[in-house]
Amino acid sequence: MPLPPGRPRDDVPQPDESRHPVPGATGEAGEAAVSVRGLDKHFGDVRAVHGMTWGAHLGRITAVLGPNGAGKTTTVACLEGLLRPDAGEARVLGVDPWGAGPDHRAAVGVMLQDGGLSNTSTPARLIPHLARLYADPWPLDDLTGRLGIRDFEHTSVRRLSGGQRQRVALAAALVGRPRVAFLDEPSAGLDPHARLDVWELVREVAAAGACVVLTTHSFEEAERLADDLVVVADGHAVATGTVAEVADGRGLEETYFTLTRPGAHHDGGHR
Ligand SMILES: Nc1ncnc2c1ncn2[C@@H]1O[C@H](COP(=O)(O)OP(=O)(O)OP(=O)(O)O)[C@@H](O)[C@H]1O
Repeated sequence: MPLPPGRPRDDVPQPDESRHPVPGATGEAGEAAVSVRGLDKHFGDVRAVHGMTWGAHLGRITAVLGPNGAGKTTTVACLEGLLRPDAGEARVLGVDPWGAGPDHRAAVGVMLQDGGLSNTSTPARLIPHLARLYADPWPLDDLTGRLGIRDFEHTSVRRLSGGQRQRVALAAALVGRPRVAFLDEPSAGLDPHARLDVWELVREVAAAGACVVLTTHSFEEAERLADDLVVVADGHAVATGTVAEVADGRGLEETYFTLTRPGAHHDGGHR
């Protein structure tokens, strides 16, 4: 069953949707549904993010790739409003996510790496509870059926396998049919069937007009799922564009290793 068409929300600023399809995440911050520009974030002496600039668009899937510790999660946390940048700008649907109000948050779906789910709850209690927070949630039977959650819906989150927990976390992120979805490694640890189910769902969410931003370490996921890529190293974007633009005729894997190898010279910006 296809994703029920998203209802335009008049409670949050609507960016220009006439940009679909767009040539890629070009970092044209003013035109993107999600953007960071010159973002800096330190944790004590650790410079996690430095001069991060890229954009992502409605109706498209943008994959953020980069080595461990490159600054992906920190950047996305700034976009989710969970961290306050030290400098630079983060914008989601035209709004600064830090301190944004409930209307904005209702339009943004978040899937965190550790799930962020209540351990004592069960999927059968948790997902309907979350659905009640939204005016126009995804029909629950469809969502839980598509993600195979019904098979374990009465098991407490604590006892779920890693892959089962991932699926519940994804359902929690998507149940409000967000305009923007941030998915942190959505298919990590999933078996091949579950991964295909997740990819199909994520494609439908974008096809219905949402902006999907996901982090991944999988070249296969980036190439098969994403429209646009952001390659991050040492706290900033070292390449942005469509998958074909970033791969640049050499294959994504080779380009990635060239761009992100330790000690590679990064000039702090875009292709
Ligand atoms: N709360 C924190 N306190 C201290 N350092 C942090 C904190 N969060 C992140 N860092 C550091 O910031 C840097 C960037 O981390 P981040 O989690 O953004 O990387 P990442 O690209 O998401 O990595 P991974 O692929 O491993 O998830 C790392 O050096 C990390 O140790």
